[in-house]
Amino acid sequence: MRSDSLPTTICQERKKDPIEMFHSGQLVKVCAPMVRYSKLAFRTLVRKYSCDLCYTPMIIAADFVRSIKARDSEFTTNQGDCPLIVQFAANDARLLSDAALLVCPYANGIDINCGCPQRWAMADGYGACLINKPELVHDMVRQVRNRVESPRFSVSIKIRIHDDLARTIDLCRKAEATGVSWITVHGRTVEERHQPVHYDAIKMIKENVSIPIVANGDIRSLKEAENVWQMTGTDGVMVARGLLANPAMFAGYEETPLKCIWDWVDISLELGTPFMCFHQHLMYMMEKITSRQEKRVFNALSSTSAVLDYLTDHYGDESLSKSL
Ligand SMILES: Cc1cc2nc3c(=O)[nH]c(=O)nc-3n(C[C@H](O)[C@H](O)[C@H](O)COP(=O)(O)O)c2cc1C
Repeated sequence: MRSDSLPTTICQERKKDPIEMFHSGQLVKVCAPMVRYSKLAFRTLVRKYSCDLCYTPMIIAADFVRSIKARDSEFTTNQGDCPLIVQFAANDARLLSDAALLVCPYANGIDINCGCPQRWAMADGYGACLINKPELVHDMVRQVRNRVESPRFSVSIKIRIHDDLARTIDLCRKAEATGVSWITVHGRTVEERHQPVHYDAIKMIKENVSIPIVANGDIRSLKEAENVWQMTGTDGVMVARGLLANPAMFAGYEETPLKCIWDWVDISLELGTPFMCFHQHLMYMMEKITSRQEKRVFNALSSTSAVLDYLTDHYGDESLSKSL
């Protein structure tokens, strides 16, 4: 677990309590947990562009507790990285609460992944299979609550919906009674991949609980975020792929501005981002603004210096673009 400055001090920003944010009546804009992508450098970038709350990628709680190596590679943070939620994949209350104790000085809360539909996760008892195990979710939330002293430390869940929405509503009511701080709903069933998001189901869930609900799925612009927020009556929206394509989305940009691309370069170089991650994010961000031919060249680049040369040649001097 690397913490790039102030490892033991709870940062000032952490006073920005996500629970208070959700009760403010304002749209809370959330960057989703994304394996490989929602790491410190990317979180730093989206925060610069009006993102209110960030999640780490999903971390397997058992590995995190067992191995220092896993902790060092899976979780890096710094003083400006807040408010922050650490998402865990877990199927055991004791292990999850051990993991929560390890991260609680550095984060505002933890989230339990109850939505990952991948076969390996479900086979190990993680992810979306938890929407069918409300008692296990209850035990995990209770143990974290009992062992982490701070009442402000949030425990949230991120779910998919059932075919039978009554079951999802039942799950959410039980989670609320257990002390879950808020629930993020990806409005698709476990089987659904590209089908339209069931925003009506998210609205129905919101109408049946009192805790904050965050709507997730297929939101690609600030305008869409505001529409979904209003349509569902929820307290916030969470975005994954829309932010990969355009990290400045929450600030109202329709396409990734050049400034954001150069900000990514600065931030990732400063924080020491591995080349693969640095390059992959740029490929996502430049998807819409490059031709097929340009993509072929850009995607084949294999060093940071080659990428920097390419960007300078095609998008001008960094200092010039910063003034745009
Ligand atoms: C690259 C990638 C990685 C993801 N990793 C996670 C994860 O670690 N935990 C999780 O709960 N969901 C994960 N998801 C799902 C997203 O958080 C989100 O629920 C889903 O993509 C729908 O939102 P979107 O339409 O805004 O992309 C991931 C999605 C993508 C595209």
